[in-house]
Amino acid sequence: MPETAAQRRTMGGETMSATRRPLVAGNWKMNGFKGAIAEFRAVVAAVAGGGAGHAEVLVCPPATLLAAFAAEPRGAVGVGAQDCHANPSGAHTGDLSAEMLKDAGASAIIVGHSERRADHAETDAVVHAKAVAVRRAGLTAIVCVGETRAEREAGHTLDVVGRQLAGSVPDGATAANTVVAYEPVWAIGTGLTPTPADVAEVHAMIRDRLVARFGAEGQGIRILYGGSVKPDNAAELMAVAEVDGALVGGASLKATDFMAIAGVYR
Ligand SMILES: O=C[C@H](O)COP(=O)(O)O
Repeated sequence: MPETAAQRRTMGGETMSATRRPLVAGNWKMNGFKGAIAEFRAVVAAVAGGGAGHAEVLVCPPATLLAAFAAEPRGAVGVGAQDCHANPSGAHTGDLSAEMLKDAGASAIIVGHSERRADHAETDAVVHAKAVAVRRAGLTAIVCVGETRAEREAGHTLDVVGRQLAGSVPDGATAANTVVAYEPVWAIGTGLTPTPADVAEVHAMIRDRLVARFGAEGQGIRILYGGSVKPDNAAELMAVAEVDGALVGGASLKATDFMAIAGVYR
């Protein structure tokens, strides 16, 4: 029987997490005009100055800003997209393919964010198809999963997240082509966060499922926490076992706040 994440931790799991480079990703959602490039430049400057320590930093602006951000001198700071269509091209008015986003400069694409699942009725099958498209384009898919408040209160968190994980992450996932983001829906934009113990329980389950399905690659896939990550709670949340970084919404819009979060890894 494969060992559990909890067992691995007691067997020296620190060395395993040390092999995964933390990722701090900012999801700007539907926010930002051209002038917001000043915030992006401030992030780039802070990262160049060592402000993110050993963490990788990614900014996912709205698609309207993606190419401009990508064209900036930006050192090691990555630029990502927030969604894509599953097809490479075609008659899909208003949509953008993973290939087009790559052409604009994206290195990663968020898929299955709960706001997409809710606003656009995206199912696990749709998210799965988008993750396949991201891989087809040679980019990294940041696959989001997370339970609603009602699902948590009913005690269904692990079932719901496990089902989303199984349905949304395609076969062949590797540490290079996949990142998982656990984002409890009730924690997004609310200022509420799960307890570290609750985060640990979900991340351990995700790790176990990834290892069971993908073996050594499953050990390398990063699992981010997202949902009201702020400068004042980042250290506690990022210290939880199997938390390999953060997917930051509101606090990513201000470079000082975003870098205060990334600064946990200095
Ligand atoms: O993608 C980011 C998450 O939805 C978190 O958003 P938030 O940090 O504003 O709660």
